[in-house]
Parts: sequence; structure tokens; C-alpha cells
Amino acid sequence: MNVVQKTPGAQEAGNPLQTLEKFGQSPWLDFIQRSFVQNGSLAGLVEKDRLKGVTSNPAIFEKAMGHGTDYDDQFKALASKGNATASDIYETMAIDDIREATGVLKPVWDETKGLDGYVSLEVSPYLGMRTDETIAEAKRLWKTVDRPNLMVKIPGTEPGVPAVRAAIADGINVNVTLLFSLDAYKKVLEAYISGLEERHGKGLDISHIASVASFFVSRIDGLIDKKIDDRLAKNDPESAALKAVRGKVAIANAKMAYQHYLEVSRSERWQTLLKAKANPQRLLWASTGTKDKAYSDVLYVEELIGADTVNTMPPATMDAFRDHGMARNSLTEDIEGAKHVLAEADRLGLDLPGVTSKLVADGVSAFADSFDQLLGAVAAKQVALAGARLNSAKISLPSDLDEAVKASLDAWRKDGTVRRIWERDASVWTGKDEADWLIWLDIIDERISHIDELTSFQREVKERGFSDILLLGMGGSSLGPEVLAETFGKRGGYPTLHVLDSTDPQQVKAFENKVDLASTLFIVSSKSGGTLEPNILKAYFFEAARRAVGDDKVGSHFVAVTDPGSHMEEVAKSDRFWKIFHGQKQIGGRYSVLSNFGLVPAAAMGLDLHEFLESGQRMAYACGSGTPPLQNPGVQLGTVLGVAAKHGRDKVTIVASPAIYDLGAWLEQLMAESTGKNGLGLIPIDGETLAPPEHYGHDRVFAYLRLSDAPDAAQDKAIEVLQQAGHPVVSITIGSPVQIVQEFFRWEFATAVAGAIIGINAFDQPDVEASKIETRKLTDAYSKSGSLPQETPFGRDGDFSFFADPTNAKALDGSSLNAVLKSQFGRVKAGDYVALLAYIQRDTETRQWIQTARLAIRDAKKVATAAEFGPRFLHSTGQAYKGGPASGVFLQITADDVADLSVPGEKYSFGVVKAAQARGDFDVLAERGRRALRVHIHGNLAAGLERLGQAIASEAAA
Ligand SMILES: O=P(O)(O)OC[C@H]1O[C@](O)(CO)[C@@H](O)[C@@H]1O
Ligand SMILES: O=C[C@H](O)[C@H](O)COP(=O)(O)O
Repeated sequence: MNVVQKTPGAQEAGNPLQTLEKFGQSPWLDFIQRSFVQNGSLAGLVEKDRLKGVTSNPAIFEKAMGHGTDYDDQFKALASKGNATASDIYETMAIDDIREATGVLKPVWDETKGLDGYVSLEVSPYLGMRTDETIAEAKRLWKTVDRPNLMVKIPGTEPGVPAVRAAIADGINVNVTLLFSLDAYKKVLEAYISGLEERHGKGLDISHIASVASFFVSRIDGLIDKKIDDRLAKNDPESAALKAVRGKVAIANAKMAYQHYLEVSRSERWQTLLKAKANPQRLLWASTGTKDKAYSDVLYVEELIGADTVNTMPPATMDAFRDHGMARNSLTEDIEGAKHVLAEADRLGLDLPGVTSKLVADGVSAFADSFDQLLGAVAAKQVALAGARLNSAKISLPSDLDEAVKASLDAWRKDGTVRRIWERDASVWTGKDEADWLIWLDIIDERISHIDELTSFQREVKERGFSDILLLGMGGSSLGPEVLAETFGKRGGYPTLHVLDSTDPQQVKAFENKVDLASTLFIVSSKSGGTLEPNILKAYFFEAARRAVGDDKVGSHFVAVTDPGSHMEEVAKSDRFWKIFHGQKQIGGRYSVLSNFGLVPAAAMGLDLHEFLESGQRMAYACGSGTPPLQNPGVQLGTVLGVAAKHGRDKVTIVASPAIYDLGAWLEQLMAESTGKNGLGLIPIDGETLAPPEHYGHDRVFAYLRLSDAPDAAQDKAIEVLQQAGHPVVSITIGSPVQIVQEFFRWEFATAVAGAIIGINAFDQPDVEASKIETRKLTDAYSKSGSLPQETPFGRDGDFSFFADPTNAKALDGSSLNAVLKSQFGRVKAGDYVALLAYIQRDTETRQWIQTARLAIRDAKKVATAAEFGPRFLHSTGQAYKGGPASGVFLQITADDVADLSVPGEKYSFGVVKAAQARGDFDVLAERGRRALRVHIHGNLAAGLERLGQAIASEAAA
């Protein structure tokens, strides 16, 4: 930009720019940049060249902010806290520039009594096609900038025209942009007049309203001339006629627009408004920089000079015109000639209407592209500034997947899908009820604004000196808290958090023994309040605690976290619980960890909630609506997962540093329950120790969650080798344990994105219900008859009985344990996964056992494996096993209970419930045609597991 340097002699009377005034034309500058305003260059132009206004557009701001250092200081100040989106940052910086420029132009505004002296700021280009949002945005910008000499730029598109009318009627100065055709201009002028009439009709002042209609010029020649050149290159028989109109159509078109302006100015309708002191809506010639070097660099200035007009010039054009422009009253010259040019263009088939409508569409998307670029640059700077405080991700993909991911990211950018997610547009998924399930998007901000309720609870818990917290819940109500318990352990001065999500009587008893009942705080967590497990666990521990602390005190040891109005809330009230914390009904369980379902246990265990939530906020804002897909951490990850699934790589293999290992359990539910339905989805594979590349098929994508504080060298190495071998790997670096909160949000967002790409509703769980219904039938039957319905094994071998539905039984050889396993594993094909579903106590030994068994299968069969405990997994991966891809092969393991526990108030016991759950689960797997086998261990569990483990290892390898 060298406007100022090139102004020698500008003070001399009659520099070409100054002479425009004599012809009734105001020169405006089509440019803005912070340093240019701040170093006095803009003021210099006003003073020396009698510059009368400034226009900006998204492309101009992109050039200003996307490059150089002008904005660095303010950027750092805005971005340092991490609770600003890229668009917030852009807008604050842009508005500061615009305000400063309006200050420089204010004397012009005063001097011309509001005719000139304006600075234009365009509404977000993302709104180009939506009327109501455009009106709201115009009002918002008008109010925020709060300067009388602001003009809000609104596109003169079909949906933009009613917005122009509404804004004018509302008293807002409007610069209508992106006008190319006479027809569009006519509609805009009509909108201006009728907006004024509406306002005047209400008795409101219209004398202060100013408007310009930005009629674009050079872009028209750009397209028409290209058509001409293409035909000339083919020796078109009309070559001479084509050459004669080359470079003339845009100006002819503009002249006709001016003729319309003059005609309307003379109309009675306008004269009436004039009497009410209305200002004309002047035509502003935009896009007046010469793009074709063959033409004069001042062509679109010299040929468009006339009374009551504006020409907004880019700096180079302004420099050129000041230097050698020749002003004359050109706009009304040779109107017949202009008509002839347009008639010729029509006769020659140059299709001006087609060109102008293409230019509108291109214009809208080009400004959106510029904005994407700008916001992308802002977001990238934000990431750089955050450094290790924002978890980073490195993505390494095989080339076919890489290309598909890039294409998807670009399609999302063009369609504005990230914005649509934040606008709660259900059509991003299946257009059903998805919009009702998106409160998790804003939950961090919401909880920060109510943090006092949690911090005072935290204080009280500490004061009461509890030794333990026992949280009772399933799935989304337990897995997030479990991650916190496992990751952060015991905090000084606070109780130890334990999470119980099982109906296995041994496990229930083990937890009872683990805590000191008299000094335990119980958190009963259930969103719906109707889930079987937390209800019976509450019944059990309420009785146990009653025995320990007495009738009077027992309620004061219980806290409920549940959605408003739930059955659990009623129970909590009638049992006089110490506190009831509400969740948000419009957040599904698996997206609830950053709501009270995660935060209440976090508070009770003594986490620094400010630090935790503010760290989470960093990621939430990084995933914000203004961050384009390519820079958006949640969209990047979700796109990789969604596109990989569509490419057959649906086994998301989660590898986490040992200190944060339990994140995998939470991720399992999030991904499986959200996406595993309609025969599609992601199959999370958690905790499978890494092996060399040859152990994996082409159905994997690896997600490595690496804690940079405490990485595991073996994992690092194994991941590196996998990456080198061409497996898709997403490596996420987590700056510190507290930053796991960022992964909660990133993965929620990513799962929603992956769900959209896969094409399912990411917020329901239709198939979980099915097994709950089957279980309920069985427990009801038990309540009536005192026993579960009889079932007959299809085979037996010593302490093992084999169960299956008739179809599965037919495919399996029930003559011995080895035979039945052999036939079950014989059904495993490449690309399948094998899931071990163990309805037994989950403790160190059994976890070790199941891990050994699954690795034996993985290594023998080269397939993905899942190691799950029931009923825990029913509220997690269970959805995908039943509703997701039909690639699962299931081995359900049940066992006799050594001891059972009764459920207070019910006929059934924990053991009965667990058995009913296993059977309900199996029935639905079978009903869905899944390859499933149930092996029941009679007698001693440890001995049975040992033999089963050996048989699994040998038959998988057979
Ligand atoms: O919090 P609630 O309502 O008890 O539900 C527990 C879990 O059960 C499910 O509804 C189904 O498994 C999960 O989505 C949820 O996280
Ligand atoms: O208001 C100004 C317009 O946005 C600008 O003149 C467009 O010019 P271009 O066609 O050179 O991008």
C-alpha cells in the first residue's frame, strides 16, 4: 500500500481525485488495515485527497489480519485466556479497526451532513443466504460498533434484499453489496425505498439514514471477456462483433443501473420521501480495480463519473487515478452506445444474466472462502499461542485415506457444517431429534457460570471429613467419574473416589468392604433415574449405610445426581438425601461428563474445578463454530474416524499412556453408543497391548493419547513402528493430566462429527433399550415365580455348559469346551472383531485374565478384540455390538455366584439381576443374527477361568 507515499502534489488544487467532487462523485477507499489507520495514512488521504469513505470486505480483512504483525499484540491479549473463538477474535479486531476509521472519517460526516464519511463493515459472509440471521447480524453489528457513520454491508442476494429493507426500516445505514445485475439493483432500490416508507409511516425520522448500492463492475468484464476470448481462440464467425464489446459490457451495465437510479429519483414516490428529508441511496461503483492489464488502470473510474455516486477504489487504482486520471462527466455519456453493447452481448449469446447470477454465487462463496482463510489463520495463531496448554494432534494416514479426509474436510468447510453443528441443525445428522441433544456444546461455559454451587459443595465435603466416596451409576454416569478417580487418585484432604458399576454380587461386596461405610459419601448417579443398576445399588447401600450411621443420618451421606423430575429425584427427596444435583435433560449420558455427572464427583474428590473447566474451555473454543474444519481439532479427529469407518477402518484402537489409561473406557461408550447403529459405526478397541504391524488387518485406525508428562516408551516405539508401516495413526499429546478434560470435549465433538459422516443419529441408543426390555422380562418373571425361566445348554463339558439360540447352536459343536470354542473361532474372518463379554467380578485378576485371553485371540486370528465386563459394557459398547456393524463374534462368559446378595425391597437378588442381564444381552445379540456363544462356568471361578483361558488360546490358534 503506497497511497500516502504517492501523494506528492496532492495539496495542489485539482488533483484528479479531488476533482471528482466537482462531478458529484465521492471517492472512497476499498481498503483497511490497522497500521494504515493508526499511522495517519488514512487521515492523510482524507486531508489531501478529500477521501470521503472507506469500504471493507472479508477478503480485505483476510489480507490485513492474515498476514504481517499489525494485530499481534491485541491478538495475544484476546487469545491468551482461551475462551474466545477465532470469530470472536476476528470480530473484536475488525470492529476496533472500523471504529478507529469511523473516527478519522467523522469530520467528513459532519461536514457533509451525513452524506459521506462512512466506513463499511460486512455482515458475516456465512449468512449470505439467510434473511433472518442477516437482519439479526446487521442489528448486532450496528449496536456493537455504535458509530453514526458506520454502514453495515448486506449482500443484495435474494435473501439479502428483505434484510436490507428491514435494516433500513430499523434505522441502520446499509451498504448493499454484491450487486451485478440491473434486476437485482432494482429490487435493492425498491427495498431501500419501502424500508424508508415503513419507517416514515411510523412517524420515525429518516433524515439520518444513509445507504449505498455497491454495483460491481470489473468482475463482469472478467467473466464476459473470458467467454469472448474463448470464442476468439476458436475463430468464431462473430469475432469482430465480439472484439467490439470486449471490456465494455460492465460499464454499459453500470450505466443502465445509473439510468434506473435517475428515473426512480424523478418518481413521485421518491419526491415524497425527499420531502421527509430522505437521502438518496447512491450507486457505489465497486470492484473498480482493473484486473485485465490490457485495459487502462483507471478504466473503471474514468468511465463511471456522475452526480450522486461513489467509487470505492482499491489503493492501486486510487494511486493511478491520482497520478494520471482524467475526470469527466462520463456516466451519462452515450447511453445509446451502452444499450447497443448490451444488445450485442445478448445477440452474441454472452449471457449477461447467467454471468451476473454466477458472479453473485461466486461472490458469496469467495467471501466465505476468504473468511475461512482468515479464521483459519486466526485459529492457527491461537494454537501456536496456547502452546502446550492446548492438547495437540498429529495425524498420519495412508494416502487413500488422507485424500478422502482432505476432501471431506473441504466439503465441510464449503457447506459450513461446523457452524451448522453449533447452530443445532439436526440435518447435519439424520434430521430427527438431534437438535435436542446438543447442550453439551455449551456446558463448560454454563458450569463455569455456576461454579459456586460446586465449589461450596467441595468445601462442605472437605469439612465433613469423609474418607471415601462411592459413586453408584452406569455408563455415562460412571465412566467419566471413573476416569477422574483413576487419573487423579486421592487428593490431599479429600475422600477417595470409588466407582461401582456392576451387579456382580462379589464385586458389590468387595466395594462394600473397601470403604468405611460410616464415613463414606454415596453419590447415586443416574440421568434418567430409572436405570436398574443404580436403583438397586442405592437400595443396597442405603441399607448398609443405615446400619452404619443410623436412620437419622443415613440420608445426609447420600447425594443424587439426576435429571430434573426423575424417579431418582423423588427417591432422594423422600430419603432426605444431603443434596440433589441436577443434570441437563438435553445432554445424553455419554456426553455428560462435563455436566454435573462428572463435576459433582470431581468436586467431591477435590479437583481444582476452575483449572479443570478453564482448561476444557480452551478445547471447546478451539472447536468453535468459527474454526474452519482444517484447523478445528474436533472436526479433524472426527473426520478421520468417520472417513476411516467408511473405508472399512472402523476399529478405533485406543492407546493411552498408563497414567490416563482409563480414558479408553470412557471413549468406548462415547464412540460405540453414539455411532454403532443401523449396521454402521465405530468399534472402539480399548486396552489391547500394542503389537508389531503384522498383527493388524486393514480395519484399524489407532488413536494414541499420549501424556507428555509421563509417556510410555514402549507405546511410543510401537506407535512409531505402526505409523511407519502405513497404519493410520492419530497421536494426541496431552500437556498435563488435568488436560484430559480437553479430550472429553474434543472426542465428544469428534464423535458427533464422525456420526454425521457415517450418517447416523449420534445421540440415541436404540439397541440398548432392547436388552433392557429382555432383562426386565426376566426379572419380572423371577419376581412372579421365584426363579428365572428354565434354559437348556446345547452342550456340556465338565464344569462348562454351553448356551446359544438355535441358529448359533446349530453352527457350534457342543461336544467339548475345545470343540465349541474351535467352532466359534472358526467363524472369525478378517475384518471381524472378537468380544469377550464376562459377567463376573471385575478385579485385578479377572482383568489380567481377560487381557491374556483377548491377546491370544488377537495374535492368532489377527483380528481386533474387546475385553468387556457385564453389565458394565451393556451401557457402553453394548449398543454397537448389537446395532453396529455385523462383524462381531461374541463369547459371553457367565459363572455361578459363590455368594449372592439380596436387593432390599425386591424378590430378586444381585445374582439374579446379573444372570437376567446376561441372558437379555444374549437374546438380543442372537435376535440380531450375531455370532454368539455363551460359556457358563460352574463351580470354582478361578479354576474355570484358567481352563477356559487355555482352551481359548489353543482353539483360537487352531
Ligand atoms: O444415567 P442413566 O440414565 O442411569 O443411564 C446410564 C447409561 O445407560 C444408558 O442410557 C444406556 O446404556 C447410557 O446411555 C447411560 O449412560
Ligand atoms: O465494496 C467493495 C467490494 O467488496 C470490492 O470493491 C470488490 O472488489 P473486487 O471485485 O476487486 O474484489
